[in-house]
Amino acid sequence: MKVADLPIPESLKSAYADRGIAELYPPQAACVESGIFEGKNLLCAIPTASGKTIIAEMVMHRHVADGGKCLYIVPLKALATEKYDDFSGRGVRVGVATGDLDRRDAYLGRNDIIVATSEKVDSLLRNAAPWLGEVSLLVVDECHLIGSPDRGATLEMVIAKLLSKNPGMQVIALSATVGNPGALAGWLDAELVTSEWRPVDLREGVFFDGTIHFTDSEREVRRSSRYDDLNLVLDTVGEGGQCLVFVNSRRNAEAFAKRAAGGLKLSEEALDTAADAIERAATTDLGRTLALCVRKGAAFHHAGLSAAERRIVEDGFRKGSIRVISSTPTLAAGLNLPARRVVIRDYLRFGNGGMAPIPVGEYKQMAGRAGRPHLDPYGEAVLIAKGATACQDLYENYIDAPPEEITSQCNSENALRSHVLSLVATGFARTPAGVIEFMERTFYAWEHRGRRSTIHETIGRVIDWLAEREMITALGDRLEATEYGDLVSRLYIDPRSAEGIVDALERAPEFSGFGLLQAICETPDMLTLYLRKGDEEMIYRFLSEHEDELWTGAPYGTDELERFYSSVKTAMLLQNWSEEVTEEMICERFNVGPGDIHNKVETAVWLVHAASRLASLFKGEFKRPIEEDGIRIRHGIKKELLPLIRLKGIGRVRARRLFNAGIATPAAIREAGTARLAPILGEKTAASVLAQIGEGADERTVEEETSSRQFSLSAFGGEGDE
Ligand SMILES: Nc1ncnc2c1ncn2[C@@H]1O[C@H](COP(=O)(O)OP(=O)(O)OP(=O)(O)O)[C@@H](O)[C@H]1O
Repeated sequence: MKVADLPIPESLKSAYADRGIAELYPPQAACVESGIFEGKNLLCAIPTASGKTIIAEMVMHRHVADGGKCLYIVPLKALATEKYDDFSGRGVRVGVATGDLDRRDAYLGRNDIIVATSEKVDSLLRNAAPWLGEVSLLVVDECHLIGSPDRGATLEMVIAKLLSKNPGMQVIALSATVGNPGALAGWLDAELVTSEWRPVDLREGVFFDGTIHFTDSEREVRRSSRYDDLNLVLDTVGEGGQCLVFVNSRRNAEAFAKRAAGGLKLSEEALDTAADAIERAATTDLGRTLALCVRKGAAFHHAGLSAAERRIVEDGFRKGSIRVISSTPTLAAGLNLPARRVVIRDYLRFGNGGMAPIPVGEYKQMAGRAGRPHLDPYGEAVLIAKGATACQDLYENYIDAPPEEITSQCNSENALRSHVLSLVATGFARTPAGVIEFMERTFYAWEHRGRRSTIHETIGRVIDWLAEREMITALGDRLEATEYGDLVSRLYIDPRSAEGIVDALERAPEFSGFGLLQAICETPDMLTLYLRKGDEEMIYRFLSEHEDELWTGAPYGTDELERFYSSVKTAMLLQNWSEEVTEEMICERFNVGPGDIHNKVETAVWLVHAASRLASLFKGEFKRPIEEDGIRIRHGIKKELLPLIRLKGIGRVRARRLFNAGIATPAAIREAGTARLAPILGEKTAASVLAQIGEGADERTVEEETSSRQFSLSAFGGEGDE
């Protein structure tokens, strides 16, 4: 089937022609034949890199040409940005929504295609973004995530809400790994296209005793070191390919990259450039180790890396200079970095009950990364077996096994608490029967059709819980959100988080920054740091000096106590950050990477913002200090830098330099002038800062701006310098 014959705009056809896309791949042709251009829903369950995104893009352009609007849901922020880049520059307006979770973002509605995470779409629904009612096409990428225990319910509810809001909307769901595509297609009333076809041949095999055993062939691997995993990498690199190695922990990722660097020992200009860039920006040992590895051609990749480090590693790999990346599996879903050989070294991972095998779906996601379209002659996915029996088991359990069936995660009290509140607050349901009726439209109900389910009881318990906490009122048959409940729904926090924060605020005798931090760190919305050996002493010592600043006391019971200490430890990290402790010191003290600090700070900023809104309902006098602390946490600054940080181009480092030079306010900056500022800030930043505060402007204007508009806390928006 030719692209030229498809009912899509000419501009898109020529964009594809420029990229050499003239003929549809067979599964893409099957999707067209299933009726996607006639408005039929589709579940496209075909392998990685077989052209799913392009199928969705073509239908999106058809909708836009007909005056429609498209929403493209992805699981991760990083993927949203990637898809935004993919779809941009082809004659349609593209927007990406990944920002704050309690905003309506009305401007987004001006776009034809909006890319967003499921959480962001849920929050937009709660905040009644009007353009959601205009969505004519919904694309759900990686739709198997409906089965994810922590985020699946949100994705499912978002689909159900959008379908109920826009009954005529077309839905296209995409996935490479659904075990029960028929069920999902049934729920979505969708045509189903499945296929094993891939643009690059994928060979899956198990390495054992010096040989990779594929289904119908074998390949000997030269033994150049005593480590099997390294031999597998050197073998591919020796033939001009690249490798991805999946391991089960950060420490293993780092250790393997070091081993690979020692084995590769490359020396190339492109590698030196990448290593120099990492080294220059590195503030921690992690960054310095990464630079050492990259210089020799290897890298590691995990959530502890800073965004800049990650970018350099990904670019270096895409351009072919970095030959091997060792990565933790959680990153497999987010990385679009195909490689000739993918080594799944660790198929056991530490979970709740000890070491457990990874799911088949996860293996398939990782294996699917093998083979770069147009670049590699084939792709290889290799598991490493410890013995002959393990070799057989790995074949049966992974290579020949279908991915797991996905099941709905909606019948969980924790998930329903938040979703029932939002159904009531946004008017999707006004009675208990209305909630049940809405839930009848979910995948859960479809899976349980004709069978007894317990969801009615769960809904009943959740309604009682919300009513007891005064988030909803249940008068007679009528459910209504209270002002408090409505706020919690819009803030997009777990109702249990709201309860914890409000309790803490009400108990607090006076405001304390650490009390606030510990209260937000105790909520289920904060992923707290693990406790490690030796942490107790640090935490005890801290608590002995700061216990009276806490808004809650230490609980009884071992589990509760452990959670409490984790929350204190996490709050300590955040406090260190807002006391301007260096990144290097924080990383060392808390055994984390710069990426972890960033993630904790991001969540804390969101929760502190929620706390300030809750304070305006329940503890007005705390609102202002909470807002101020929110700014301090966002930027990692002491209070004295607040007047400086709100200038564009000034982050924690430059603000501190200015302050230490005796320049502590915008007025002092103006007075200092270019001559004093340039050596501290550099000429460009000095000029920009002076322009912002109106050098040469008359006194009144500057004073006006200082006291109100530009420098008010609510208008805060300074940009960092790191
Ligand atoms: N019909 C085609 N002819 C040639 N190249 C194509 C065709 N369709 C897609 N491609 C190219 O193949 C690559 C993979 O396509 P695409 O990103 O659409 O796959 P995908 O299935 O969405 O991948 P993933 O599973 O990683 O999300 C892209 O580089 C794309 O430009």
